[in-house]
Amino acid sequence: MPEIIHVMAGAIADASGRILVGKRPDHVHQGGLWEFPGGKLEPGESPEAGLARELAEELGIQVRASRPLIRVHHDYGDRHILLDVHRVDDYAGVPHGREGQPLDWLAPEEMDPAAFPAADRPIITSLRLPPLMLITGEEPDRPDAFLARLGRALETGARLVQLRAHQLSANDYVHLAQAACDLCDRTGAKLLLNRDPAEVASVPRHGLHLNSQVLMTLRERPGRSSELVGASCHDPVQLARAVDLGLDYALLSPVKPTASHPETSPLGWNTFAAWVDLVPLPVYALGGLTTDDLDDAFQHGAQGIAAIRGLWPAR
Ligand SMILES: Nc1nc2c([nH]c(=O)n2[C@H]2C[C@H](O)[C@@H](COP(=O)(O)OP(=O)(O)OP(=O)(O)O)O2)c(=O)[nH]1
Repeated sequence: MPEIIHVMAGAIADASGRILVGKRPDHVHQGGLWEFPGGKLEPGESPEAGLARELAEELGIQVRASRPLIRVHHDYGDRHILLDVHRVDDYAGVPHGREGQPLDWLAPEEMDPAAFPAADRPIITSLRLPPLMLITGEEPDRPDAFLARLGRALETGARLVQLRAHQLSANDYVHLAQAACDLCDRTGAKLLLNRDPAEVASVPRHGLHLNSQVLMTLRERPGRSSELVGASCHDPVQLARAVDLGLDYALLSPVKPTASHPETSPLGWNTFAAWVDLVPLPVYALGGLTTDDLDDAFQHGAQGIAAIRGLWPAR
């Protein structure tokens, strides 16, 4: 097993959500590419201390508040790195390139993955995804009441919605999805359709969500290359399949006991963290969680939480 080089990097956000990137010098590893500022952790140093030291050395800023964003293992052939990225939302000082490196502020949507090292792809996806995914788990017995409820969730900040309505006929699902996509477009939220990709081929959407059975039967990534595609996973084999298919994100469940699956034993946060660490993907924690669990989720390597009961507004 080659030595793993632990690299700390900061995703430093400004008030409008743009992220600071720096250009790596031409002569170093991955030279000439844009990076998230940071560098190697020193022996005996905690991740937070290493991040603070690197950002002070490279940018002249003092980190005040940060939290884990994503950990990416990547094998470059000549070296294996663990890129441990923390999101920095508060700092003192004005960032400037203390080593002469050019800097820029980019919205995550503007980042061209080809201009960054290969290890950075999941970081860019992670920056484009919000910390909460709303799953519309209760069956829409009355579409207008369901859409009004979705509208309230969007008004109160939902940014990513998975439309899950397995009891509906294909035709009713398509109609509901069209109306839901209109609502999401009005607030800039993204709509993921949890349905057989063939049934929703021409339905407007921002992505597809696959269940674990469909995930394990597919041989290639479905959908358009420009849309988000993710899957529900319950074990490391399914997570590995999501990576092999080139999906953008995964859900891993159940983290805690849930009323909907009382027979399934929960993973708990430590197993969740150990499994998530193996996959270079943003992974949402699911199962018995609410926004009160968000900090635990971040500390255990999650992109955030996905929830039905915990996020659907009251009727
Ligand atoms: N900081 C940073 N490093 C990255 C990113 N993506 C990526 O593959 N890397 C790789 C490139 C390098 O192999 C390694 C970072 O090492 P580095 O050379 O910048 O570390 P350092 O600042 O401690 O410098 P030194 O000790 O080598 O002088 O991580 C990224 O977004 N940010």
